[in-house]
Amino acid sequence: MVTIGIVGIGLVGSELVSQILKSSYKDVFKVVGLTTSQKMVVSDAQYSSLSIDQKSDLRPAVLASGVQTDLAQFADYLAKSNEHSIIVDCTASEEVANLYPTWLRSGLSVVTPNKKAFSGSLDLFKEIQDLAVNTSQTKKGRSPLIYHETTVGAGLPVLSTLTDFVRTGDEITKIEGIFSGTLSYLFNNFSTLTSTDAAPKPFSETVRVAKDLGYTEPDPRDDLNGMDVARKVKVITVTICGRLAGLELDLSTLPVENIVPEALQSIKSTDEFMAKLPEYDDHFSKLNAEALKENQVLRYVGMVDVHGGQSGVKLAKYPATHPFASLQGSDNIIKFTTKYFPNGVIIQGAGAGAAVTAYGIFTDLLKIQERVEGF
Ligand SMILES: NC(=O)C1=CN([C@@H]2O[C@H](COP(=O)(O)OP(=O)(O)OC[C@H]3O[C@@H](n4cnc5c(N)ncnc54)[C@H](OP(=O)(O)O)[C@@H]3O)[C@@H](O)[C@H]2O)C=CC1
Ligand SMILES: N[C@@H](CC=O)C(=O)O
Ligand code: NA
Repeated sequence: MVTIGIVGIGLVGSELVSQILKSSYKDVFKVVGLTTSQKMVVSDAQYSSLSIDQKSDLRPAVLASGVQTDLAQFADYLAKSNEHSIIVDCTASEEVANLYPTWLRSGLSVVTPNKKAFSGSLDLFKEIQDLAVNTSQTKKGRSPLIYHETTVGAGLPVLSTLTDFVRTGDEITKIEGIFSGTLSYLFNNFSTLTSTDAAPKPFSETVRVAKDLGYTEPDPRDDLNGMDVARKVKVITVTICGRLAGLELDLSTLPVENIVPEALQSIKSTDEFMAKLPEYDDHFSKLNAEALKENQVLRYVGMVDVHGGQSGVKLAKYPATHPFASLQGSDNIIKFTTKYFPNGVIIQGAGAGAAVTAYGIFTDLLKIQERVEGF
């Protein structure tokens, strides 16, 4: 058995609890602690599973019965379990990400969809990686582990594939694709070559739907300004750099195209941004019309150029024959070009949303449980 504490029970964290409780692993993964940013609950001294009513929302229940969130106390409680313990960070917080070294040092494994620890300084990534490999053995006779598959392409097996290329000595030259579920959904619906009688919905309305479907970051500007894709490009890059001696790619100058209209970039509240976005629908329709005139569609893409200097994220135009042009829904598409696969390996599928993200976190939990318990 493995004990689990979840920091952040918004869309993804709540869905994860629901998937665990509905699965055949509900007695293997004991959920013993939950937090919002304000309140937390932990179980008893015997680390029994929390009793969770699956019919009601988790967040209000924790807010009603919890005590003030104290992440040091939360981690301490988990670390004292006799079973191997995993802390799952389901926030988007940098402050929380900075705690991973402390958590790993106390023997806790970490699983997270939060990109912040892997898209900032390479030093933090290397410290985390080093701790996960070298920390002295803990419960069940092994070091703490860290998995973050869902930081790129949600549940799609992007980082596990990348790690396999690197570990086997294959040489990656380029990784390119559509890495944002939100931007994929927006442009797949807004910029299409298939003839429809109806004009596409206004851009702002499509952003609203993507937000309601749970694809966007808490503030959709984190998607539209290119930062979410830039973070994914950085996660991929540090994952390669962290594993290949001597490769240090400079990420400080990564070109990032921000498509948030300038006047809306510094507005403080997300609600105000959403309310003002319709004023810029004509601007996006014009961009779309320009692409259509050339028989092309708009797609927001990211590129990791391992040995050259072409890494970056931008809005680009593609003809109908290009695989990026025929993407559906919120699908991501990621193409790896390597020495062994010169024509590329393509991974494609839903890359955002609570269900697929929680699924990916669940697969990371299973990997840790298998490594810790040996089956
Ligand atoms: N949605 C998606 O499709 C995908 C999301 N992700 C990533 O998953 C993560 C979670 O996303 P999502 O569930 O949509 O986000 P939400 O905003 O729905 O939930 C975030 C949760 O984190 C809590 N939280 C925030 N800061 C802290 C803190 N300092 N201490 C403790 N708790 C905190 C919030 O508390 P409170 O309830 O009090 O606000 C909330 O419960 C993000 O990093 C996102 O990038 C990754 C892949 C896909
Ligand atoms: N906002 C992100 C969520 C996953 O990382 C996206 O749209 O891809
Ligand atoms: Na993934």
